[in-house]
Amino acid sequence: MLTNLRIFVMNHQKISSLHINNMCFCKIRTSLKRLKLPVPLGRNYSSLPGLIGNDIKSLRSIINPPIAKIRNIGIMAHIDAGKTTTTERILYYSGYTRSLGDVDDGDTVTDFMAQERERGITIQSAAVTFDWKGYRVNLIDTPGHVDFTLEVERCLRVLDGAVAVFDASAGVEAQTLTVWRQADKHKIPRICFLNKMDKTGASFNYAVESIREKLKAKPLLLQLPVGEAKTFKGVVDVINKEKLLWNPSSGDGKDFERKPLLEASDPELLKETTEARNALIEQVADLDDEFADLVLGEFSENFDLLPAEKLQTAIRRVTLAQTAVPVLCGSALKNKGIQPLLDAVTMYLPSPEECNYEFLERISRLLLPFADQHIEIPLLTAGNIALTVGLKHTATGDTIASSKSSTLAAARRAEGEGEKKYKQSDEIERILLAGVEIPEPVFFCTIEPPSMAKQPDLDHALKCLEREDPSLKVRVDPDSGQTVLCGMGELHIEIIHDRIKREYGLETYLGPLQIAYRETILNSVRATDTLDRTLGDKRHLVTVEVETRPTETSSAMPVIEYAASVSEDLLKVSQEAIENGIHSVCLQGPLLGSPMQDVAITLHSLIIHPGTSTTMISACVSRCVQKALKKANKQVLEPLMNLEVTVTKDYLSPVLADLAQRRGNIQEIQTRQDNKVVIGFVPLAEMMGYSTVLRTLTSGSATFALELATYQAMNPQDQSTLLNRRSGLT
Ligand SMILES: Nc1nc2c(ncn2[C@@H]2O[C@H](COP(=O)(O)OP(=O)(O)OP(=O)(O)O)[C@@H](O)[C@H]2O)c(=O)[nH]1
Repeated sequence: MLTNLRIFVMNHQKISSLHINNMCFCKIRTSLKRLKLPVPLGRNYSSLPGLIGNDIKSLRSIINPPIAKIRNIGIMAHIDAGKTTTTERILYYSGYTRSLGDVDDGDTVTDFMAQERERGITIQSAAVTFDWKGYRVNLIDTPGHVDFTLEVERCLRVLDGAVAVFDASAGVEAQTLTVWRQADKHKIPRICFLNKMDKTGASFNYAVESIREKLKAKPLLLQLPVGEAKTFKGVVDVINKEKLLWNPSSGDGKDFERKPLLEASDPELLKETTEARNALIEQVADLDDEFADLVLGEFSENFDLLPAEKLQTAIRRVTLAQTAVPVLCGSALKNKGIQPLLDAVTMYLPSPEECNYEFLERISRLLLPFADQHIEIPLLTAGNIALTVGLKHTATGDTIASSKSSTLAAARRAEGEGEKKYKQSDEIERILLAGVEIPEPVFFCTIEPPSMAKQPDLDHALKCLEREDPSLKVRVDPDSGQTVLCGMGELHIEIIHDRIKREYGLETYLGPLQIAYRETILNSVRATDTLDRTLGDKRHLVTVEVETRPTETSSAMPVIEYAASVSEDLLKVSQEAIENGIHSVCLQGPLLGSPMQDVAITLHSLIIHPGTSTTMISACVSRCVQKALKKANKQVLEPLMNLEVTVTKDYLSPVLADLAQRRGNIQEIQTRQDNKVVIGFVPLAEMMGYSTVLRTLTSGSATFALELATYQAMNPQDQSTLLNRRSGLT
């Protein structure tokens, strides 16, 4: 039997989460004796229904709901849109918590890392499991800050559906676009929730329009707001033509009343809702042939007669086909609109059996996640998300299978028994889950332990953190021997530093934060080199001639070519050594020791004395390429970032003046409600400490998002200043 386990590390306790997809009848067993009850920490948690007295039978029913009743969903959005607040409300209304947590008070369930509670932001994804009206929902709250994009992507791989949360006063923001693209890549059906309808400047129409324009999605308006901003009271259910109003005296939003819209009491709202319902029916009919036939046949004269269930079923089909997205609205903070959102999750998002997963594997220990608490479980069936521990060699993004042969067997089965049209490696490739795209780290800094004796502890901590977070890269500087951290941004590196202290008890010292530059060459240069060395009684003699030149199209890796004059027989034995030599020298350019890019290398001649070792061939090629690179005209490339700053009109001028000084190139200034959104490019080198400066310039009212656009040539003056600074001349 084979499992396809989708792994992602959930927290610092190095627990990996598995999504087990079982189309067979396989069960995963662990020792029932090890069953433990969850231990509530600080917050007021409801006990799991049926868990009293280690009742294994009821436990099985809790953890094994029918697969059609399971929803594995993620919550995704731009930073601060309200994902964590929405998740808190969901947990409260579903009965998982008995009190409402608040990000601003730092007592939410899903933001359980100390850094998350202190900063009020989500850094790691947290998983929680709860039940809603007979459905089992496994929910993952993902971070919104651009430094943690990878964390979002690795979650999306294990999800079957997602709720995209928007700030209704801002509509689609920079990071929403990024996560939306990621969800497109992983083909995840979505529902949009326009949150913060109570906020000044909230606009349902504006937010819907931005979904249409920026995400190029087709919004299906399942709700309309009753009031906006200060007057927001509740929502209208367009499908059932009902008004949902939250009782103002019920502080926690548990009580709300559902009333049919009547001509006598709500003539305007009824008219508006009827129009919205008719438009919705037409929209869905355009996207779904089966529904179009139904509508045109029986109900073409009067859409009012169309039963709600028929419309809901068709909306579900178009949502799963990802040809449109249902849109709902509310205010998580004011406890309005969450229960209908949960209904929509169960109604419109897919169950795991509606996604194409195939495999299963035996593992030793399973845990069900409840944010930072876990309960050990004896078995788990298809479609659930669980954790496992103790996988020593597994890193984030891996797919686990029980053995190579079972992987191959599964691939064959997937392809149809007996068909052998794929080579072995292709077959393995085909059953792997989509990999995570790891963004290039753009910042780096050295890190030192408090004493040399602690270096092994630091190495261990970094190794664990690196496995958990592939966007963190750790390397050793070959010249200084120092350990170097490479990360996605200032905040990312700060958090890693903090985690080393809190989780591994090590007080480390960070060097100044530096930019990850690249280097290239501007002209073509030839060089020859000979290495002649006798070791023991063996003579090693190699002579090579190489040409280095700039490539026409961008290429992160060196392009390696061989002249026709180089003997194929010689290449057979030495090609790997030659290419290793070239790759290693291109990792450290001659100007700053940064990686080279856009470089092509041609080997024009190669003479090897019989008995010469491949290490010597590699060393000679490296030295020769290095010689050529040194002779060439060289250029430093700096990371150029896409920048988006959202600022109120009053502060636009100081923000623009500041960006001009930072070599910013403004492309566009958009108007978004009362805000201006400045969109442009800026060299990363100019953005150190920008969050603090922006906060001061705008009295804390602006936000910004930064993302790597490309690497661009530095101008000669800036380049020479940088080189002088690096060589200690200034
Ligand atoms: N007015 C208003 N504020 C809200 C609402 N929901 C959340 N907020 C506030 O918005 C801020 C961000 O909320 P979070 O729930 O932390 O947002 P998030 O999307 O989880 O943020 P990250 O995890 O950092 O990406 C907090 O100050 C919340 O109190 C809402 O419905 N209305």
